[in-house]
Amino acid sequence: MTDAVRTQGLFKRYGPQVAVAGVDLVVPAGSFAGLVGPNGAGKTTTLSMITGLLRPDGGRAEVDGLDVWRDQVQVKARIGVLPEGLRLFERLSGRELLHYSGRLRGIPKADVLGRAEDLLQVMDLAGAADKLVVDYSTGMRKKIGLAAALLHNPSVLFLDEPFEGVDPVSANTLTEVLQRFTASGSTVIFSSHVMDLVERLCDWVSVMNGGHIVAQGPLEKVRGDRSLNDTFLALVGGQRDGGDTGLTWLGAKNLGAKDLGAGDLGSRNLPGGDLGAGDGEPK
Ligand SMILES: Nc1ncnc2c1ncn2[C@@H]1O[C@H](COP(=O)(O)OP(=O)(O)OP(=O)(O)O)[C@@H](O)[C@H]1O
Repeated sequence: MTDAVRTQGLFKRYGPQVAVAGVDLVVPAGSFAGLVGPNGAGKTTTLSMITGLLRPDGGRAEVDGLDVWRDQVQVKARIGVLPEGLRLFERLSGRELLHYSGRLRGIPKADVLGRAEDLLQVMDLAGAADKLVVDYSTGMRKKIGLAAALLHNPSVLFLDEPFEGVDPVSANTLTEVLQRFTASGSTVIFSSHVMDLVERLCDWVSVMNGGHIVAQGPLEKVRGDRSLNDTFLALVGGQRDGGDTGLTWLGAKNLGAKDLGAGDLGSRNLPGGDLGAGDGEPK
């Protein structure tokens, strides 16, 4: 089976800063794939290049075997994208936004109307369908953005931190929609910092650090007999011994009077404000 996504030596620099340093990303078709990595690892830059939003300086990217930059129209017809910092048409209502997105995609009007109502129902947005998008909450914006990205029934869905700022109920709704989507053979690739979520949802994971892929494959293989979080910390060098952080001053105001010296205490703004008898001892 063709891979849903395959990149070779994908490269991008911003001035002296190499953001993506030759990435070979692979996502098999039908996967629920997670792209994880610390802040600044290059996840957004990589996804932007694969979805045709940002031109690479080097390398190539394919979606369903089609070259993203050579076969732009075919690729765009096959993908749905929920980018980071999504900009929406704020002065349309949620329903109008879906109608507009569907018509832009060239879907016949009758189909657009039906699909839009289905998506509004599933996303629990039917009650807010006539509200302007500018008045939507963060979670509602994510949901209407996802609905717009799904309307044309894409083959591959790219989501940049789709669960950020989303409450647990809405996150559950998004999860159910995405699981239904992949169960029908379509592919989801999403970036996230929430390891528990990636571990729970994904069957494929790619780990980025410093503009490189440092691990990639089926979830069980990548994490081995550890949790994904432990594997991630080991891979990106995040394991600390819990020792000297150089922040000895942090929290010092919570020390008792004996530790601080009586003269220190009066001028400090202690949590709770009142130590009681004035002897500095907790009651
Ligand atoms: N438009 C830009 N101009 C200059 N540098 C940029 C730009 N966009 C990204 N970078 C740099 O490229 C590197 C990768 O950024 P990117 O946003 O792809 O990382 P990320 O993995 O998505 O991070 P995060 O998890 O924080 O969203 C970072 O060092 C970032 O500062």
